[in-house]
Amino acid sequence: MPVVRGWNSPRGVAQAGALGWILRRGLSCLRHRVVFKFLLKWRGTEHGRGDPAELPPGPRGRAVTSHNESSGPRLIPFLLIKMINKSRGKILGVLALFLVMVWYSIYREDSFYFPVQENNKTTCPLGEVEKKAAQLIGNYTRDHPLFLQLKDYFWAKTPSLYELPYGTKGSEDILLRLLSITHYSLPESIQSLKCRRCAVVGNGHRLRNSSMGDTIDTYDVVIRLNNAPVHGYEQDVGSKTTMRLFYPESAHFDPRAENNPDTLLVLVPFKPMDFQWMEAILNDKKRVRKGFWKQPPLIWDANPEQVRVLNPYYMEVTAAKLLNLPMKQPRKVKQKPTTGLLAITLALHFCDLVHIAGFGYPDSANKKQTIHYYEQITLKSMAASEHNVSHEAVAIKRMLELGLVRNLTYF
Ligand SMILES: CC(=O)N[C@H]1[C@H]([C@H](O)[C@H](O)CO)O[C@](OP(=O)(O)OC[C@H]2O[C@@H](n3ccc(N)nc3=O)[C@H](O)[C@@H]2O)(C(=O)O)C[C@@H]1O
Ligand SMILES: CO[C@@H]1[C@H](O)[C@@H](O)[C@H](O[C@H]2[C@H](O)[C@@H](NC(C)=O)[C@H](OCc3ccccc3)O[C@@H]2CO)O[C@@H]1CO
Repeated sequence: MPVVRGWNSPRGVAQAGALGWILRRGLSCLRHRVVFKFLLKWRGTEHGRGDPAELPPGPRGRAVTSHNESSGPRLIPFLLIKMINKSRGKILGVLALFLVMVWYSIYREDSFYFPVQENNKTTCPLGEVEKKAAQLIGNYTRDHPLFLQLKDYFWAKTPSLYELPYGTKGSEDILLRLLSITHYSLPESIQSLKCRRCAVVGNGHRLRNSSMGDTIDTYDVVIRLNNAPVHGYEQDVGSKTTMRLFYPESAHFDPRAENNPDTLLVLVPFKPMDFQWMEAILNDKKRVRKGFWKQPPLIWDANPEQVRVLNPYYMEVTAAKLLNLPMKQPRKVKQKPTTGLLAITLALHFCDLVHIAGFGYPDSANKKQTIHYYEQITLKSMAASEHNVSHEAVAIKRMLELGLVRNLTYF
């Protein structure tokens, strides 16, 4: 089905809303003018001369500027008119700025200022994601499997070019053990979809009190991240989870309570120890505690059939193509993509429509703003995280500008 454009489109509706707002403000200004005219008349008939500029001088020839018995009633309309006259320039300025924003939004066809309110069930822009992603991602292809498969490690094959997190070089043995108990397929219910409409839900504070839950649940594929809870937050974030991306240190969620029975639990590997942890959990072997930057869960009640291992190819694309990071970085200045940007990249490789929600960090000067919708921590907690969130914001804005992804919350 074609994508709806113009004033019937979600953006059009939002823009019409914005223009409606401007008109309402304009009318309200006009109403005020009528009221002032009335006040002027009232002054002229009952309380003296018509023009407030001709207010009688106060005692000793000064214009009356304070309330007193005789000047008070006349002074109120006078001051009001003066105030409006004074700030008329400012009001016009704000209106002009707003009109420019609306025009820019129409011109760029983006959703910076107005989040989409699309009935995503009625539109499927088939082929658009591929076309636009190819403009942003060099050598863009949908040929790479989403998840690692045993067959790629069972027989000696050309080894991966990179070590984790961008490849599997050096991790072949542990992968043989892990992949023999996990699966690699996408569920048939997603595989068979004529149109894959995906929502990537970031963990950002913007989701709090957003009432986006029902909207998020309308997507065919909902991707969530780390230990972000659903239980108790359904109204704002929905309850459907098709995939949850996580690593051992972020696996502090109850796999059964926070997910659906068929949710894919997608391990994002950063280091060989991440494979060790997953294999030990699934085979119920002795857990290894060392080698993690935070203690991962020791008990993790998940069904191995739900577990997948993300192909590090998507981490490579995110780092190299979207953030221009070198694949081999000096030990001291390590930088890596956030799981959210990785999830968007992944979606761009298998979805026909990608909408995002809950993305966007506060300004670095904003020390008090909490960053998550579910807990009270600030940007300070990310000091050692090896992410460059402003760099990522530029990448996401480029996607929004291109219309490659749409935003359900403000960015
Ligand atoms: C202390 C720390 O290491 N924090 C990292 C946490 C932490 O490890 C987990 O929450 C587990 O507890 O994980 C990260 O991310 P985190 O789990 O906070 O959030 C998931 C993704 O949502 C997007 N996000 C989040 C908050 C916000 N205000 N704006 C956003 O855009 C980001 O894209 C983010 O990736 C991570 O994995 O990327 C990145 C964070 O740096
Ligand atoms: C997507 O990255 C995940 C998360 O967002 C990051 O914050 C986290 O960064 C940790 C980083 O991976 C650790 N580096 C190594 C090599 O393990 C770093 O280690 C410092 C450290 C070491 C020992 C004890 C405490 C801290 O710690 C970073 C977090 O502060 O990586 C996540 C993916 O694993």
